[in-house]
This record gives sequence, structure tokens and C-alpha cells, in this order.
Amino acid sequence: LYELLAALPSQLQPHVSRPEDNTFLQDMFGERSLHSLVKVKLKKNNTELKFCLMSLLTVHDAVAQKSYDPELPPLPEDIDDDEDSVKIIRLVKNKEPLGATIMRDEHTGAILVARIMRGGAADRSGLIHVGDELKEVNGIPVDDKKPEEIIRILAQSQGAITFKVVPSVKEEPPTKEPKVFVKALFDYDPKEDKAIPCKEAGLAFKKGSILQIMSQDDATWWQAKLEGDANPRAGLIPSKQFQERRFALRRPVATLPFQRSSSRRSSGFRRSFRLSRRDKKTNKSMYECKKSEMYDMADVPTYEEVTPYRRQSGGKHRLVVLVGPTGVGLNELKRKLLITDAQHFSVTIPHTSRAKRNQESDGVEYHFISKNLFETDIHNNNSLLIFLTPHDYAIDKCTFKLLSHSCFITVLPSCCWMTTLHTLLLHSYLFSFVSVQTIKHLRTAEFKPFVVFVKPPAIERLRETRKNARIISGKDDKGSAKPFTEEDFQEMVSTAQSMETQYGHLFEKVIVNDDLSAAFSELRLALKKIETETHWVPVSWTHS
Ligand SMILES: Nc1ncnc2c1ncn2[C@@H]1O[C@H](COP(=O)(O)OP(=O)(O)OP(=O)(O)O)[C@@H](O)[C@H]1O
Repeated sequence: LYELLAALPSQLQPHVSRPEDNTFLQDMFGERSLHSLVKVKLKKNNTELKFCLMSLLTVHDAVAQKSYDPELPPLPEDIDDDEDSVKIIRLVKNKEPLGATIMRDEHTGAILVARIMRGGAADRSGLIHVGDELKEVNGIPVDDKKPEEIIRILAQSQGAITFKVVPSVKEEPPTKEPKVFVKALFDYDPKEDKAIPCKEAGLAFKKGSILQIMSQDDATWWQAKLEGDANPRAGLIPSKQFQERRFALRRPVATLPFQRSSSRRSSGFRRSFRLSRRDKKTNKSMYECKKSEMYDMADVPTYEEVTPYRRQSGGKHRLVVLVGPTGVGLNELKRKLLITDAQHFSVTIPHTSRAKRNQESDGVEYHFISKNLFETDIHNNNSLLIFLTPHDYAIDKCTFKLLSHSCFITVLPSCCWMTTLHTLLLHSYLFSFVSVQTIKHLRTAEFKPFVVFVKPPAIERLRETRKNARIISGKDDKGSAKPFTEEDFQEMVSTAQSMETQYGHLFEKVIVNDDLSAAFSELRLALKKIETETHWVPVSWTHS
């Protein structure tokens, strides 16, 4: 048997053309462990041994015939004279796209590899690089073809594809996997995007998705992956600058709910934006705004750089802010939180210059102060938030800071936010300036606000669930509770829609208040998660 094993390689030699295959066979049949195996088997049973050898030979035949490998076509014979400058690349393509885009060079007319999608098939092969000039695909010259025709040839090819390329002079240096994460502040669907150079290479995402930015080499199209996605291939997304620019240019002024340009409170920014559509000179001022954070956050929500964050045990809590249209159930949820976990939650008592309502007491719902005192307070910078609504509301800075340093999670009175956002939707002249300032005051490392948007369910469900509920109308200073009217429901739904469209990028969690106890459980779970689990927060909150 040993002799037989030793003789096998030379017996097989006529069928083995490549020297490395021969070496492999020599090694395999000379392998000591194989010999020991034969010894053991020999001791055991002769029939079994015969069977083992048969199997071994069958495996050998399969290997010798290379039936495990795809059939590759022969190498093209008509390789360019200038052989050094041409590279023949063979890739075996399955259903996965190649992960590269091509373009025609405007000056030379050559077809060039424009992008290699990080982690895609082409990238993993390490054989194709940005700037390589494509000469042939499967023996078909591509010089006279449009990029779309070439893409069609590629799409139709299965199995082995042969490319003839002239490598670009500059090879890309190997890059480490970048660790920049951003939160998307808008929905994106490449299929709907006319500007994207290749729709198939695009990456769709939703507002709130966390994206890992893989490459920012191209100023217009970044490459990104959805965080946690096992697929290694990156997709194209519009760069921040590009998205900001086209959003600002595209956004019709008519969609802004406010057009009272004569208002004395119209903010400088809003005015410059409106004028920017008229002439080039003022257009410049619009782009100057791009530098300010105000423009960035309020008007062109694109991406926000984020980082994983976990509260240290015993560390400061995040501020919880409940936002929603009037009557949606913010007070109800806040009340439940305070009842079920009074150890954990506290509320701030804001100052207001408005008149006290019948059922309210000073120092409970609000500190009621005179307009004069209120203004002095603001003037002396003692108060943190100012809401220029029909009535003014402010939060005492000291109380607020004390609370956020204590072991409580502070639930910001919903009325403040509500009044702000709600009023902003009704009063054009307050748009952006006040709201952005307000939100910016809170969106700091100090408070790390967790903004929860409480949304009404569909109007039919509102009618069903709120049959016995009562609303305290904000428009009525006496504040008497009344049953909901159809108009209240309609206003609640439409205000919620506007709030989501305008401020959706600031909401970290959206809860639909259909069934109250379900909504409350969802809120508690979300609050528990931010207390105990790692989650994403803006990078700027972890720096200071
Ligand atoms: N899911 C729900 N199902 C039934 N009734 C509800 C639900 N949520 C809230 N309500 C009721 O709706 C009414 C209004 O709720 P609440 O006062 O909490 O609203 P709000 O958002 O705080 O309004 P505002 O900001 O105007 O004070 C209350 O009677 C409350 O009990």
C-alpha cells in the first residue's frame, strides 16, 4: 500500500500539467498522517480500507479536473504592444454588483473608473483602481461605447469577466476603515435623485439613520454604510455641502408657512434667504449663512456627526423634553412619569408674565411675575429660555442648572416647548430666529436634551380614544377644560404634521399616543435606554 501511495503521483503525472499541482500531489501522498491512517484502517478492516481509497481517488479525480473552479475563457492573445501599461483582470462575478462606477474623460474621451465603492467586489479584489482606463470588457472594445452601454454589458455578464485596463499612474494608498459616524437628518432615496451619477450605487436612508462615512474624497458624493449593516459595500450619498446647496436652491419660498416680510421681527437670515432668489449679489449672503450653525441646524438639516455615548453611573442625567401639539397628552404622560417614579423625575417651574388662570397657583404651575420683572430678569441674563409668544415664558437658569446636576431627570414643561413650536407655526415673524436660538440653548453638552415628539394617532383613533377626554384650550386664558371638538382633532393632526416636517430632525424619539398606557410604556422604555445603554449623541456634546 505504501508503495502504491508513493507511486500514485508519477502515475498521475501525465494528467497534471502544472508543476505546483504535481508538488501538491507529492506532498499529499507523502503525508505522514495519511500513512498512519492507512495503517489504522488496515488493522481495522480490509473492505473499509478499499472504500477509503476509492473515495480518495474520486476526490483526486475531481481535483485534477479542477471541477471546483469556474471555467475561465483563454487569455486574449492580441494584448497591446505596450504590454507593461496594460493589465488584464479577471473577476468572477456572482449576483453582487461590481461596486465601481465609470465615466468618460471629457478631454481624452477615455472610459475611466470613477469610483470604487468601499467593501464592494471590485474593492475586495484589490485589482481595479480609481483612474484606471477601461479598454475592453470580455474582449469587447469600449472606446466607442457610452458608459450606459458598458454598464449594460457588465450587468448581463455572469461568471468570469475579463477587463483590459490601462492602470492609472497613481495607485490609491490603502486606507484604514474610517470611524466617522453621522446621523441623517433627512430621508434619502437614490431612485428619486436625478443628480446621482449611478442610482444603483446609491444608499437609501431615513431621517435618524446612523451612517458610517467611508469616504469623503469626492466633494459631491460621499460613500457610506448604514451602521451595523453586515454588507461591506459602501453606497453613494450626497455630501453635506452638496445637500445644503441644492436644498437651499430648491426650497421654494412658498412652502415656508410665513410670508409676512413686513414684520419688524423678520430675522436677518430669513430676509436674506428670501432675497437670495432675486439676484446674484444676495445669493452670496445666503451662502455666507452656511457658515453659521443657525443655518446648518434650522434650515438645511443634512447630517450631524455623532458618537456613542453612555451615561456614567452617578453621572449627570440627560434633560428630557416632551414636545407635541396641544392636547396630544404631554401633561398626561409627564404626570404619569412623576407618579410612577417620583424619585427619578422632577419638573422645572418656569416664570411667566401672563395672567394666572383660575385653577393655577403661583409657584406650582408657574412663577407668575410682572412684565417688568420678567424683562429685568432676561436683561440680567438670569433666565435660560425666552419664548416670545403672546405671553413670555422663561426658565430660571439657576434652578435649571441645579436640577440638571442633581440625580433627577428633568422633564422640561411641555407648555414651553409647545407654546414655542406651536406659536412659531402660527406666527411667521418668530420663525427660525427664536426657535433656533431656543433649541440651540438647550442642545449643549450641559443639558444633552432627549427630545421626544408625542404624535397623535390617525384622526379616527383620536375620535375613539378621546371620547371622554377634556382639553384646556391654550387660546383661552381662563383655561377651562372642555371636551375635544372635531376642529381640535384636525388642528392636532395638522400641527403634528407641520412640526414633524419642520423640526423632525431635532426629535430623537417619536411616540404615537394612541393607547395611553402603551405610549407611556414606550416612553419609559426609551428613558431607561438612554439612562443605561450606549446610544448616539452629537460629537460636540462629548467634547466639553
Ligand atoms: N392616549 C390617550 N387616550 C385618551 N385620552 C388621552 C390620551 N392622552 C391624553 N388624553 C387626554 O387628553 C386630554 C389632554 O391631555 P393633556 O392635558 O395631557 O394634553 P397636553 O398635550 O398636555 O395639552 P396642553 O399642552 O394643551 O396642555 C386629557 O383629558 C388627557 O387625559
